[in-house]
Amino acid sequence: MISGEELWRWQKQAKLSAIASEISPLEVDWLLQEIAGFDRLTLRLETYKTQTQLNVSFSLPDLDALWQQRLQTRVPIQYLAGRTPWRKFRLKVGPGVLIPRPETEDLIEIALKAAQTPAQRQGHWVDLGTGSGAIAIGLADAFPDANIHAVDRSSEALAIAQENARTLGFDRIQFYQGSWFAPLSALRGKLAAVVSNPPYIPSAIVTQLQPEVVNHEPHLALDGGTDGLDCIRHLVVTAPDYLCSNGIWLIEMMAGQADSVLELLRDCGEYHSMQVFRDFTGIERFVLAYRS
Ligand SMILES: C[S@@+](CC[C@H](N)C(=O)[O-])C[C@H]1O[C@@H](n2cnc3c(N)ncnc32)[C@H](O)[C@@H]1O
Repeated sequence: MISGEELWRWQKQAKLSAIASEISPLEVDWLLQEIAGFDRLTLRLETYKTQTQLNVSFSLPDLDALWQQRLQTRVPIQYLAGRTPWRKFRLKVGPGVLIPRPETEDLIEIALKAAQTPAQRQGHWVDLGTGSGAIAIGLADAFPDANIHAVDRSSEALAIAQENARTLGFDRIQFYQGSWFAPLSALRGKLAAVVSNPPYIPSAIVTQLQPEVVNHEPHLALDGGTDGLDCIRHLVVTAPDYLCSNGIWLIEMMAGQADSVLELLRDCGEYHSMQVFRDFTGIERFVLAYRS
């Protein structure tokens, strides 16, 4: 049993240790929200402090052991909490699946603007490299009449994506394990849209990323080969076989890759109306094109 006072003391101490380790002290509150089920107001007003006995299912040593993992081995807070917010959803995450990033949320807004006809809004959409299922779930929410398909090579990621879809009530998303379009042969020439946030970081840069990423997130989700463009190159040349005429091709990429991606699309000769979009930090992050 933990008293409010004991937890309050732990919270203060944990915040000091966060600052000393150059971690945001807000992560302590995030952990408490997820693990103890506290809401933000309770944490801000510290109303739990006066309770002699808290109704929580963990012990202080358990909580502290979790926090020590954050400090000592730089496990991302999202993995410790087991969930991350993404658009209006709370998605399950864990080792084996990329933590969906806030900038990726914009893909759904771009998709909404890109889908101009009823056929596009009601057609077959595919999220290639679905990870936690974030994009597929976002698309299913944005296009209630569309058929949504989601592919990933990783069975671990796929299991989490399927759980997220089920928990959030998107049972209509169909999941496939395999490499990019390989499991989608039945949809050849029929896709209204292909959306993907593929691995796009050059191999040499992956090893230099912050420890939270390089030591804990799956390299299958990050490593885009020597120039970072291996997967995007593949998606450019294979998508025309699967997209219907005027089908949408929409991907996320890394800062500095826009010119190369546009060149790949032009060289392919199967696309029109290419457009680059910036993310909320001003970085060129997304490319949209339509199949000719
Ligand atoms: C950058 S992550 C994106 C995950 C998720 N869509 C998101 O935005 O958070 C790339 C995803 O592509 C998957 N992936 C890598 N290679 C793949 C392949 N050949 N075929 C299918 N999926 C692949 C990884 O397992 C990972 O889940």
